[in-house]
Amino acid sequence: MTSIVSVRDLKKSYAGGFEALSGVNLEIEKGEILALLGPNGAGKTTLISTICGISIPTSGTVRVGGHDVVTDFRAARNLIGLVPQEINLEPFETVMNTVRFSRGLFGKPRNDALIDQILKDLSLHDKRDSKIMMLSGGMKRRVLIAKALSHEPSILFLDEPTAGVDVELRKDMWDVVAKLKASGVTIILTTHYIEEAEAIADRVGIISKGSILLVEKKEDLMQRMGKKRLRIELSTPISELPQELADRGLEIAADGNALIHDYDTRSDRTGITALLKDLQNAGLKMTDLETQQSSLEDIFVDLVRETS
Ligand SMILES: Nc1ncnc2c1ncn2[C@@H]1O[C@H](COP(=O)(O)OP(=O)(O)OP(=O)(O)O)[C@@H](O)[C@H]1O
Repeated sequence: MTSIVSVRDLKKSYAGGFEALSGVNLEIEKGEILALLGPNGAGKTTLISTICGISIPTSGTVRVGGHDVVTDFRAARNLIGLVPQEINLEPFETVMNTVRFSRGLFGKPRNDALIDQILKDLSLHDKRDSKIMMLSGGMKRRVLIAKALSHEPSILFLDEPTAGVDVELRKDMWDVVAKLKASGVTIILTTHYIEEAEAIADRVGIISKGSILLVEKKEDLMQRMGKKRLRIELSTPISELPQELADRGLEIAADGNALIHDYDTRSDRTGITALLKDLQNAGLKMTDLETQQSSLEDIFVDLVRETS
């Protein structure tokens, strides 16, 4: 694994003593899309701001492309594009000038062909000469992305890029993110939308109360999502499993009135048909069937609840 961002024992307390990050360790791989999920106030924005060198750590270190974000701020920051949560644009400026100016701030030579291409990719090209104040909220969000990309960063941070945007724009943004990934850009995004993490992330990190609870490959989480639980209500309670059902990995519910079968919805065979046949052969009568799915949302809610 090649880490492009390395966060070690990072703590951040704000003036007044509130600890927003309490010892975060995180390695971000070059070229991956990492989604950071967490409830309001979990510390997502603080973490991003600290990695970007905007907020100074209380202790611990952050290295970006091998550069310490505090002692080697310029070199680290040059590698980073940041799309902030808040829209902070100059209303009387045109789209083109806004993006051009951002590039200039990084000391890069003017390159209008590149900016034209960025605007095209973000479906903003026809607005290049429009004043910011003439744009819709969604278009302003696209301008924020264009600004962040103007100096050709190799790491892009998107802080809740799709908060309050419509479904179509959200889909457009996902397309832009996929295209950037294909060009080798590492992308870190924060989101409240679990389906967004499911749609585009390679790995998912869950953050709560200033700590990272887990960082896992999305497929592994999806695997957990694929787990389903079948509950078979019985007409007569049982205390032990009949011989016919001994090898099926079943559990008897605490009251003896039901059998519990956990299975993977993604496998070709769930074993349910055979199980029901064996149930009949064992002379057990069922009165009801119920299935429950554990989703990424369940995992998320459980994890976050455990830490509260
Ligand atoms: N400048 C600040 N001074 C004091 N406390 C702050 C400051 N900025 C953030 N906090 C606190 O730090 C905690 C983490 O905030 P942060 O904005 O990082 O959370 P978040 O996960 O991004 O939340 P959201 O999803 O609501 O954007 C919150 O309790 C917040 O009130």
